[in-house]
Amino acid sequence: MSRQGLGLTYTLTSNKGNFQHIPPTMGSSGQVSWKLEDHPSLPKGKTIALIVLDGWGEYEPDEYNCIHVAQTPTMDSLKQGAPDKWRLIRAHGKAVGLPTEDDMGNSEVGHNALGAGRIFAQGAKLVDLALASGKIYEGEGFKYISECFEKGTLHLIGLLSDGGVHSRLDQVQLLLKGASERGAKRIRVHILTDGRDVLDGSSVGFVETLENDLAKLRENGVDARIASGGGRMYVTMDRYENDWDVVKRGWDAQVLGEAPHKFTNAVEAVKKLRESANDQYLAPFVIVDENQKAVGPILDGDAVVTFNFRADRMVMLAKALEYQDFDKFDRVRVPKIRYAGMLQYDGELKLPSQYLVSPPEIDRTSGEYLVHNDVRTFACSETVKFGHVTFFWNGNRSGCFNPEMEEYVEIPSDVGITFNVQPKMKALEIGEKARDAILSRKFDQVRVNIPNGDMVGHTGDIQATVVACKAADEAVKMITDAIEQVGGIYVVTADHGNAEDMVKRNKSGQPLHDKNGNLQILTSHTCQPVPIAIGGPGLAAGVRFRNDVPDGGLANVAATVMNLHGYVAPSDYEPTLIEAVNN
Ligand SMILES: O=C(O)[C@H](O)COP(=O)(O)O
Ligand SMILES: [Mn+2]
Ligand SMILES: [Mn+2]
Repeated sequence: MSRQGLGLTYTLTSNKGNFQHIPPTMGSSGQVSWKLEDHPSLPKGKTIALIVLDGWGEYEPDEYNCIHVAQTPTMDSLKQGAPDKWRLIRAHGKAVGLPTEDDMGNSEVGHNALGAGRIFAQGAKLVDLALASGKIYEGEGFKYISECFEKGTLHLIGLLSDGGVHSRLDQVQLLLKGASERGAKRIRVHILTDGRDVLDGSSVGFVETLENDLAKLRENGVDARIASGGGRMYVTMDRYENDWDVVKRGWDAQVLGEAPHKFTNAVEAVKKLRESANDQYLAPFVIVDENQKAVGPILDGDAVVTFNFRADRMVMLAKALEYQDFDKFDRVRVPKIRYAGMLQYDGELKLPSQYLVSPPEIDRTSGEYLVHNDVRTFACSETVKFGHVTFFWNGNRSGCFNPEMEEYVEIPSDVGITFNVQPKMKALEIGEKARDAILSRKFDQVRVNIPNGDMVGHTGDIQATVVACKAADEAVKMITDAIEQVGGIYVVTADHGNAEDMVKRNKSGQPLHDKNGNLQILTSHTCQPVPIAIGGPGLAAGVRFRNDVPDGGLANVAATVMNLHGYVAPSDYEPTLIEAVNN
């Protein structure tokens, strides 16, 4: 459901502007009319570089602000050079469709908003509503899995934290309660520890909380236990097919009941395995009974729910669970199960086919409009962020809209490393590919995601994150230089904060220490706003940021970019951030 209003009703307060309200895009037949209206003054045919710096927010300068500490001359000059062509926009909370203003932004909701130009209630919110109303138990998906409750086991697999990026513990708690009240007699939970969207070390507490809940269920006659676990980055939650071994490790523990580490208690398991890895990278383990037998492998006749609402890091497991033809790794045993996702993760692949809550219907994205309006697009990132500028950008839809108008290029990411050891990642290669695409003049829009600030920021390694930010800045320079050469326009922005603040703080902004006096490193995203800068020789004289959209957020970027391509955005898009004044 999109937030209507701003896009439909806004009127321009500056009488110098050139923007006008246009009617909704539905024709009388109810069909979408894809043709965009020409912009009254801005020209078509300019090459636009659209650069998303992943995890690049704006925060006060101090030693934990890696963007501030790093040498970032290109981004600095964008900020200092042209005050009416640089501003901040909102990238967290309700501005990107999350339940509350305390919810930090993330790549899925950020790129959805950037690409779709409107704010959709996101998975986190939709699951909250479905649980609160009880509708989650009335849908097809729950009915489908509940057929197994009489004879089989209900398995819940997902990320165990209150990070709110991929999943939320309180939703899992409600689901456990709801399913057991509706007949689930035997429940096994397969946990993935976090430490990335929440503080490292917090997993112990989340597992204790879950164990308490499961103990209460047992008191009520439900045989409920944790069955397996592992760290999210090492077990199960890979994305964009970067490393299938990650998913295989999870499969072995969750489905086959096999793992290198066996414990009788999950809290002990996490505490012990933390001696050699952090929460994100815990080795896989299974919980065994007194005879060393796994307590919860997935068997014929069982039901499985993956309880993450976010798509990217569940798609690979969903394929392994659902596809009959599957050759990414040897599954050894493929149980006959009833599987449902918390949401449907891929709208194009219809994966998984059963789900508990309908995903947001992110339709009429800017990418789809642009292919209908002669705008040729090139999109590129390295594997770990490739789906961000394609799949998320296009409303969680895999594939192109029109391969003749679009080219998507993926640069293979390094596999099996934490990115603090390679903080430059593939920034240079992304910059080169974008540069070549711009200079080829074959594309009107060259869109990239530069991952460094985010991927290295998540490791919590401050020095490496400084190197990462410098590399990202160099990639921006490479791209804006190419834009200079072809007389084009650049739009540089970010999807949410991360590298600009690497420490947990109290309410007055002071860094916090744990009980041993160690600084509490923030591996997660932040709630800070992100910059957006426009410029380049192709930017028409008199184009500048309006000052009447003070609350502008990521969803306002799509209309802005459509204007720069020479079009007026559909009337229900969030308003453009720019105006063109006659000098
Ligand atoms: O999946 C991840 O890596 C983190 O949970 C969130 O990071 P992203 O939203 O930037 O991908
Ligand atoms: Mn991101
Ligand atoms: Mn991130």
